[in-house]
Amino acid sequence: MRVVISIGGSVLAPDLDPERVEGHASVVEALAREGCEIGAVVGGGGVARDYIGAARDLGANEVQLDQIGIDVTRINARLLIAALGPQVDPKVAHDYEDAGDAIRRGDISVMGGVMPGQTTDAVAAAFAEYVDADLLVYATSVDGVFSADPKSDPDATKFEEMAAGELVDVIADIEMSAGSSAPVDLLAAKLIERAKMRTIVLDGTDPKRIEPAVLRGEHSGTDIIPEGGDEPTYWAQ
Ligand SMILES: Nc1ncnc2c1ncn2[C@@H]1O[C@H](COP(=O)(O)OP(=O)(O)O)[C@@H](O)[C@H]1O
Ligand SMILES: O=c1ccn([C@@H]2O[C@H](COP(=O)(O)OP(=O)(O)O)[C@@H](O)[C@H]2O)c(=O)[nH]1
Repeated sequence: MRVVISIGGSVLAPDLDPERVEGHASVVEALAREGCEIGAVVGGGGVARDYIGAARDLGANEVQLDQIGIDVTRINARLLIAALGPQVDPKVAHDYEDAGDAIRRGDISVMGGVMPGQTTDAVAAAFAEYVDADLLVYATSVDGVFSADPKSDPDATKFEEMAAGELVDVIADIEMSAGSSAPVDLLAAKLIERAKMRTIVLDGTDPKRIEPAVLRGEHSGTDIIPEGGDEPTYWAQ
């Protein structure tokens, strides 16, 4: 089974904690031991938002802010690489071809951001499509996709499952400036819809939740059901 895991900066690096990064690396390694081929995409987290906030005050434009965000995601990717064993490609992949080559060699490949105007959510979706992944997992700071932002709307309800097209509709209303927060960004939602990619959005603050989700489909987040896609297959079944 080939899986791309997007580890949001909010769960990997809300601050700099080597133990937290180690926890995520252990789960990636455990999945690799189960025979999964893995691509990981790492977000920018609190450090990216601090840099983006400071540069915005200094007058940087949104593209410049995105470039700062990309640099920080790549530093976070280096952190995850540092915590992974010899099976990881030591280079942060800057494009999908390099990442795909690493996976075909049998390495774990780690990416950060690639270009302004999007977030690492879209990188993960494009990476998953490029390598024909069986599953795309978003490990984020909230346990799935809600009808509205659960942090600001107490009446927001969680989707246990939703069609990719519905995901696009929910996400379309969320503001998109450098450093903004969404469980999955709009471009990612469109790519998931286009690729008919089986996708899970779950709370990855405890990385141990990722393993049963990948191996057995067991999680309490949101399943994004591809319209016209294949039935889900799980490695352990
Ligand atoms: N419809 C929604 N469903 C779930 N979360 C939402 C929604 N709209 C906004 N959010 C916010 O998106 C945040 C997830 O984004 P973020 O913290 O940036 O994660 P990541 O680091 O994984 O990119 C949540 O904390 C939540 O407040
Ligand atoms: O391909 C990319 C990836 C990231 N970013 C920028 O880097 C920031 C941090 O990345 P991301 O939002 O994925 O991090 P997370 O929300 O997971 O902390 C984003 O808000 C964008 O400003 C970008 O411009 N292009």
